[in-house]
Amino acid sequence: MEEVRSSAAWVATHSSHVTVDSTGIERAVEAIHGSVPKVEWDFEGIHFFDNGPLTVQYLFVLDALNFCFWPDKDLSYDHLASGLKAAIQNDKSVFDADRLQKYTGPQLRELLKWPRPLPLEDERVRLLHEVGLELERSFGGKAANLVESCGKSATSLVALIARHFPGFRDHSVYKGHQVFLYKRAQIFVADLWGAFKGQGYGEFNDIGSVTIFADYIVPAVLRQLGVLKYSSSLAGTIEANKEIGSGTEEEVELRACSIYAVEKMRDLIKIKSGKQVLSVELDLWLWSFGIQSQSLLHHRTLSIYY
Ligand SMILES: Nc1nc2c(c(CN[C@H]3C=C[C@H](O)[C@@H]3O)cn2[C@@H]2O[C@H](COP(=O)(O)O)[C@@H](O)[C@H]2O)c(=O)[nH]1
Repeated sequence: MEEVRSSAAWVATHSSHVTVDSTGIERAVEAIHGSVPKVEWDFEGIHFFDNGPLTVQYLFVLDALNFCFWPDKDLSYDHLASGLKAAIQNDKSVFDADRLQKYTGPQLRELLKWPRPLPLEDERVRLLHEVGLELERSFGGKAANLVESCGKSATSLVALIARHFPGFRDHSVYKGHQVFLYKRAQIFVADLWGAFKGQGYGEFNDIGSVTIFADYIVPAVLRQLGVLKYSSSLAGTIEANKEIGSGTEEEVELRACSIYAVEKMRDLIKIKSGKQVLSVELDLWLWSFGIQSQSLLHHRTLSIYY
């Protein structure tokens, strides 16, 4: 994850459309009195949890599909998490590796009880097949084996996922530099850590190395807090609900500057209060704040990564 941190910092210092505002960071940290409001993992009660390997399989499938809900204005992450939860409660073998390789778009819709095609449905199906095939080929069909092979290291788990599953290779090239964002791979680590409360499959000795998960909600929250500032052309594009192309400077800056800004918030909290907070905790607080806000305007990029 050092690559995520350092490449995000590179973008933030060469950025043309997004600025990380140090006064905004100071204000945001002052507003929370130097500590992060605690948000429980699964604060919405929408996830499957049985304290065993089936939960790991559920979370890996969930995070393989955890992207781009906004093109359907009625769809959100909650539908995905609770739809997959109902599916596994109904049929324990629904996410077996051999079955993952065979789902069609209409079957996935049926599983999620969603009445019309999902956004980027073909990609979602392709990614399910990829997960099923590679789990079967290299991990005995079980995401739990993937996790167990990482010796409680979040960094190793993210690297292993990126090596085996091309759909999780969330990188971009920005002004000639390769930038690593790894949103879905890192959120899988955070979901394990949150669900298993840092024990068993959720125990990672280096959880502090995980950054925030650069999606389309957190940048919008950081902007509301005054931590990110946008150029007038970027602000205009977002306010007009116009799409921003995947891999464009604007898109990479929105995501990378969010990662960098939260790392700066974390540093400032440490200086002000002596507390070592985790980016995972900051992320959950920012994200939960964002999804509860009615007026949040977020950027729109068709992407399989977030
Ligand atoms: N940074 C960050 N982004 C996150 C999450 C989660 C869900 N994690 C949950 C798991 C257990 C806890 O209960 C967590 O809350 C989803 N997303 C992203 O948000 C967007 C969906 O937005 P909307 O269309 O409004 O549903 C989309 O890009 C999705 O990938 C997170 O935690 N952090």
